[in-house]
Amino acid sequence: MTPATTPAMTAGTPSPDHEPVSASAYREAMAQLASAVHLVTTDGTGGRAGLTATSVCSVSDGPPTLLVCLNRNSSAYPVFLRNGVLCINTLGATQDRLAADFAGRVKQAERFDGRDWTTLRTGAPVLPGALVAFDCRIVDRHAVGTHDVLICAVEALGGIGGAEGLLYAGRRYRVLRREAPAAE
Ligand SMILES: NC(=O)c1ccc[n+]([C@@H]2O[C@H](COP(=O)([O-])OP(=O)(O)OC[C@H]3O[C@@H](n4cnc5c(N)ncnc54)[C@H](O)[C@@H]3O)[C@@H](O)[C@H]2O)c1
Ligand SMILES: Cc1cc2c(cc1C)N(C[C@H](O)[C@H](O)[C@H](O)COP(=O)(O)O)c1[nH]c(=O)[nH]c(=O)c1N2
Repeated sequence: MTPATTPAMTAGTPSPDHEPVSASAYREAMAQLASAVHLVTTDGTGGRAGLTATSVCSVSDGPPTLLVCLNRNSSAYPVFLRNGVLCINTLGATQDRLAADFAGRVKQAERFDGRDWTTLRTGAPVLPGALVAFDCRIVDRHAVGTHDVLICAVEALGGIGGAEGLLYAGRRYRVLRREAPAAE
C-alpha cells in the first residue's frame, strides 16, 4: 500500500544522494502529528516563568518520570535551570487563549496575571482548572541541538481530570472530544 503524503512531504522525498532532512521539511512532517498542549511553569529563587510546550512525554512509571524539551533561547530557560522545579499543566479544551499567551502573545512578566495559581509540593505554579498537573523536580538534563531534554521526577499530581482536552495539530488548536461510553 502506498502511504499518504502531503505536497510538502512529497517535495522532501529523499534524493538518491541522501541529502539531510531540512528543518522546514522536518517541521512540516511534525505538523502532521497531534499533541497535547501544556503550560510548563516554574517558581523559586530564579523567579516565576512559564511557556507553552507540546514536547512532553512520559518516560517511566517506576519512578514516575517524564521529559520536556525546552528551547535554550526561550526567556524562561535560565529560570527553569535556576529553580530546578517545574509543573506541567496540561490544558483543557477551553484554554487555547492561555496556550497562545504563554507561547509569546503575552510578555513573560505578565503571563501569570489575573489567575489564582496554586502550588503542590515543589512550589511550581499550578494552573487553576488544568486538566492534569504534574509537579516535578528536574533530575537530569541533556543538550540536543537547540533544546535541552529535561528529565523530571514527578513529585505530586493535581488537576481536575475528566474534561475534554486541548490538542495542537496542523498548526491549529483543536478539541479532544470525550466520546460517550458505548451502550452495553
Ligand atoms: N518543540 C518546540 O520547541 C516547538 C513545538 C511547537 C512549536 N514551536 C514553536 O511555535 C511556533 C509555531 O509553531 P507551528 O506549529 O505553528 O509551526 P512550525 O512550522 O514552526 O512547527 C511545526 C511543528 O514542528 C515542530 N517544531 C517547530 N519548531 C520546533 C523547534 N524549534 N524544535 C523542535 N520542534 C519544532 C513542532 O512539532 C511544530 O508543531 C514556532 O515558532 C515553533 O518554533 C516549538
Ligand atoms: C503549540 C506550541 C508548542 C510549543 C511551542 C509553541 C507553540 C505555539 N514552543 C515555543 C514556546 O512556547 C515559545 O518559544 C515561548 O513561549 C516564547 O517565550 P519567550 O517569548 O521566549 O518568553 C515550545 N518551546 C519549547 O521550548 N518546547 C516546546 O515543546 C514548545 N512547544
